Amino acid sequence: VLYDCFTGVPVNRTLLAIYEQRNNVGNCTIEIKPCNATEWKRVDGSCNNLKHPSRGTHRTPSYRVLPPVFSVAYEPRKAVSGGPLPLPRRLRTELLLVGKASERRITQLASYYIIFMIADVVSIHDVVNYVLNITTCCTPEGRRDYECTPIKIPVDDPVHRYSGVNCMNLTRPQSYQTYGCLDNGTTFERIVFQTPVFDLSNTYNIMPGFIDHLRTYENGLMIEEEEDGQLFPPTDPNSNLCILNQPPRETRCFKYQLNNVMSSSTINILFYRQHNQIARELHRLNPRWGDERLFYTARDINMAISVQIFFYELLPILFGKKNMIRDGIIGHGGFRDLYDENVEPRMSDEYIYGMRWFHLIQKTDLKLYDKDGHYVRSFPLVNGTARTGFFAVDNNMQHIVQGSFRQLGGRFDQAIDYDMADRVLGGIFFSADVAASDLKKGRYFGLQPYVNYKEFCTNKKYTSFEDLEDSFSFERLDRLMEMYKDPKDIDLMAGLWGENPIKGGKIPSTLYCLFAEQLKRTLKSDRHWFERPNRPHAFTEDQLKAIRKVTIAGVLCSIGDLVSEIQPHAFCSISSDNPLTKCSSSKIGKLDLTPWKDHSCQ
Ligand code: HEM
Repeated sequence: VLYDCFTGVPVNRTLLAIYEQRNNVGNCTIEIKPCNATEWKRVDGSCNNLKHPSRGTHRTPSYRVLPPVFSVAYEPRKAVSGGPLPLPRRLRTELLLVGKASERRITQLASYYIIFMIADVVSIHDVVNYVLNITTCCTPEGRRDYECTPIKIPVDDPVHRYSGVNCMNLTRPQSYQTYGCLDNGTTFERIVFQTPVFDLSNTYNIMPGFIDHLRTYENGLMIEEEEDGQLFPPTDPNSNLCILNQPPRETRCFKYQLNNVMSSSTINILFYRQHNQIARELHRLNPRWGDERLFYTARDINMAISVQIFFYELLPILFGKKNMIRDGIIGHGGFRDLYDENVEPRMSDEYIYGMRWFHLIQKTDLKLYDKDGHYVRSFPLVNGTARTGFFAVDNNMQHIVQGSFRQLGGRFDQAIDYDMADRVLGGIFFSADVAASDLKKGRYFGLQPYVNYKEFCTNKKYTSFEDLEDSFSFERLDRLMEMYKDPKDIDLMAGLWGENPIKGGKIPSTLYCLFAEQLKRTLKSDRHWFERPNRPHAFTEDQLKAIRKVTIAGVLCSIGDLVSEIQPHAFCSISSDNPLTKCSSSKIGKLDLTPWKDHSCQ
């Protein structure tokens, strides 16, 4: 059945004729084979919700915590005074400090994992658009292009008054309107080419039919390529995405989404390899299982591990474990079933957008270490985006993995690393400022002012700057008052940049609230959620226990490049409480697949 991606209902003849006329049937519709309530979680995300089979696939429209606000013609909202809001670049340079500081107890691996988990639910199409397709936004031609919305640099900019740069290339976020799936002049609706549930969308490539290019169809395995003794997902010789590759040595480029920010790609490669490791062990335990069963069981375990680590190991460090238990984001162990078929699987714009806040904690001077823990050299992370060839040369994959759990992460504060602030796209553009872009995009997404989200979270009204005194230090609030005339003007991201962290956690309280809203909805809306005892092919109690034991340290020991020792809590820094420990130790949470031994086979 052909479904309309936006409305989620089967396409009728009239609509189909319109799409055919516009030549965009492929963009606006998705073909779905009839659902079977007992089948595995499909790779393309369809049939997650049996009432609405296309919800959960790529191009499922996002959810909005608060309705969007725009000015006329869906242009960014104006200030309360009716004038324009302050320039994003001005806000970035005035509100954020620039520099480097380390977080004492958290490793770089934490930021690697967060970006890996956000890349599971949001695609990089907007970046690809302004990096590869429309690069002329700062030229006279670009000024006439509707798609362009470059970042203007004030003449007294602290950095660019010396460089002469007065503009940074940027395009509008793409929408259902961009692809002709909604008429122009209707409310902006962002399009996302990733499934809105945690399902390792990049590892298994969720685009229709794509998985066929990744599976061997033998013993549940995915295609791997060996280079210099290391295993990688297959390379695509025709891909033009890896523009930072340094030929002739760096030639690898994966198929689409796997070429991402270096930190996210690193974890993706590990989970790709982990699939095969699981499939091989399942095959050893159950030699009679066929390819299909081995593939889907290995994938199911792989997905469950990725989510278990995210929810139960990483997020408690950032959100505060007590907060998460109180709000029902995590349970106490054992099964949980919160599924509600009336809640559709969708990601909120606010969740995806809020994740950009983590740009502040991203340290960019990667410290590379060898397998024996010796420091090798430093590498600028921003020079590694979509530079997939880099992993396969000079033992770089090994050195990145080894460094990820040894190096301290960036501090959770109001400062941004200077490479993120002015050189985030490495050598692709002379200068690019991710935080200014974050601010600007919030306005194009139609996100409401910060205080409205705060009101949503606390049920209190915030009509004056004084009302915000409990949520900001005096200095941070003072900066906001310098930049904005009215609290209703404050952009969501600008508010988050300065807001005090939630008690017991490390992220701003309004951000916590928006994340909690999404994650609770995920628990209700994902029919295949790994903790459910009633989902198709649900884990047994022993299997779930085995999943719960796996930690990121265990994953790195199993499939990381020559990792032989690691601290048991690898998102936390090495210390006397958390010392480097041999991978063979029982303190390292590795996966034990014996609960999957199928005794009926004997
Ligand atoms: C914890 C680490 C990080 C997280 C959680 C994160 C999260 C995000 C999110 C959610 C987006 C928005 C995607 C979208 O809405 O389409 C984004 C955009 C972006 N990120 Fe990150 N990111 C992280 C680290 C990095 C790093 C290390 C780089 C560069 C090396 C980077 C560069 C970018 C760029 C260039 C954009 C696009 C900005 C735009 O077009 O508006 N990010 N990131």
